[in-house]
Amino acid sequence: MSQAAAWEQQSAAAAAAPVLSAQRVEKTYRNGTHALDEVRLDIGRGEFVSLLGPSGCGKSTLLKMFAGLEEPSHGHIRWWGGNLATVGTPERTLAMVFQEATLMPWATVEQNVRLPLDLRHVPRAQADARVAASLKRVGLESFHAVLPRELSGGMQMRASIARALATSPNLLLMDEPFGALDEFTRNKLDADLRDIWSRQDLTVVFVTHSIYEAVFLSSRVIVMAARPGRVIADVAIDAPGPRDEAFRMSAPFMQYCKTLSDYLTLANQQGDGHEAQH
Ligand SMILES: Nc1ncnc2c1ncn2[C@@H]1O[C@H](COP(=O)(O)OP(=O)(O)OP(=O)(O)O)[C@@H](O)[C@H]1O
Repeated sequence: MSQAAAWEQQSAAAAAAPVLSAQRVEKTYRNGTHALDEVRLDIGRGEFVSLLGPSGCGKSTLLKMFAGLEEPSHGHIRWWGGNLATVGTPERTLAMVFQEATLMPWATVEQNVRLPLDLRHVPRAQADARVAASLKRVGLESFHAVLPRELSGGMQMRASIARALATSPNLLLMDEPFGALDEFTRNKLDADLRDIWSRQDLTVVFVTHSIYEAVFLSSRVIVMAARPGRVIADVAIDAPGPRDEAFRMSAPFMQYCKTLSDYLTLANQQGDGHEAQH
């Protein structure tokens, strides 16, 4: 086989591979906490997957592994079919958004959003265009020159999302980004995030405690139980219409919430059971 044919075969295989794959992943922290047990999960291109579960079930641990910030004790994580070293090319870029906006307090919104591009030495004109487009996408274009402390919590989180989007990620990992916001702001940001996701080639993994948020946003919800953390349900949210206020009031929405609520009850019972054995 020629070199070109081999490359073609390799890239076709990568395109077919899941964006993320957790293969029998276990995590035991140094203090002995068994945070995850045999997690198997494939996430395909373009999915919006939420990780839902009680406190301590390992959602953040799994997300950190997906970001390459933690290593499994056993098992493997695969990104587009490869290891972490293969991440970072233009087609395989990941970005993470944390619960705190983590903005530099002394820098303007624009400077904050520009930071990851400066770190990657993106040429000035290209960076200007990307920063402007990202700020526009989150509705902060007229706030580019202000400092983070002049923004509300919701707007700070928008800036944090703009900073992630500026890197043109193919995979966006979000750890309960709207958990600290009031319900109205959270609903608005959820709707905007869903809109951003639907307009581009983006795979999202989103950690949340909220059943309502998970159903509103996701194409698929993974329910986890604690002690040790594991997947107990994988629920497709098959609601093809627009995700808007009417959807929040609809019968299918309520039905999905009920289904997830039942699984969460099970997750809590199983977690308590495990804890009782210790
Ligand atoms: N660095 C660490 N060292 C030791 N134990 C840890 C560490 N990070 C997390 N843990 C423990 O691992 C378990 C899973 O934690 P993790 O934060 O992943 O859960 P979570 O589902 O995201 O929780 P929450 O919803 O409360 O954020 C918990 O028991 C937690 O105390």
